[in-house]
Amino acid sequence: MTPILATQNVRLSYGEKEALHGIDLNFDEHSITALIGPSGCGKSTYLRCLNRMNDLIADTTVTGSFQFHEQDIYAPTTNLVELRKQIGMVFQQPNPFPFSLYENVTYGLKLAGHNDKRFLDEQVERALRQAAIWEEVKDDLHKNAFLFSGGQQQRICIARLLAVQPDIILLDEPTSALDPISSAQIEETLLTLKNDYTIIIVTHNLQQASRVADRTAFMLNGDLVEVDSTSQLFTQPAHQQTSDYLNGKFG
Ligand SMILES: Nc1ncnc2c1ncn2[C@@H]1O[C@H](COP(=O)(O)OP(=O)(O)OP(=O)(O)O)[C@@H](O)[C@H]1O
Repeated sequence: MTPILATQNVRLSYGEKEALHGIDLNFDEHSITALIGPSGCGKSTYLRCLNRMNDLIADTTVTGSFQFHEQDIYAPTTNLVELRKQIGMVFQQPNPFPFSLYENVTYGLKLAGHNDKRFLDEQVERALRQAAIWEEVKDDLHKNAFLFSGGQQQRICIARLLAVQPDIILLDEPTSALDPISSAQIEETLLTLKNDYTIIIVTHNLQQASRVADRTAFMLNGDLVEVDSTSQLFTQPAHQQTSDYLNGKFG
């Protein structure tokens, strides 16, 4: 299978300091890949490279190859708004806009010029259903998004991404600020979403990686140590460092 996203020899420096030392990772369509590793190993940095969020951080240098379908993500002609629509990101802290739920979910569609109320209503329902939150919020579409629980806000943020039909969803520790029930709901949502989307998730929670991910990549000190099917990596890792990390010897 041709990967939807292929990265080779990814290096990133913050000023003089190289934080990623040449990462090769490919992602198959409609799969979930977890990035794991101790704090500071470069998981979030790598994730942010994939939709050029690191462009927003001053004095960063990125090199390597990033092929998304046939597109070079770092080509000078890349339209960043379009790229981040196709490769959307969900952050650790839910970050809804300070408007109603409906305005949040329709935000990207309106920016793209869609104003037909019936179309917008349909897309809101589709996105909220896909984010597994429709039944909970369908009577509160015009309530301010801040007034929902943290777990609901996170699923509203996922719905906001889904409204513009991305290909890839990047999630940076999406449940670490949430209670166990909300976290479980997000995990269930991700498992449903992988039928239609490609998902890459950074997580500190090894059980979460083992529950949701088809493949898991273990990173250490800016290097990719290994990537394999989640079951293989968790039961028979190829490297001692991976085994030590999984067994809690460091991290
Ligand atoms: N904006 C920044 N400026 C300078 N250095 C940074 C910046 N962001 C991250 N770093 C450094 O890059 C390295 C990788 O950080 P990164 O946040 O990607 O790791 P991580 O594995 O995601 O960590 P965590 O699990 O704690 O979120 C670390 O040494 C970190 O201090």
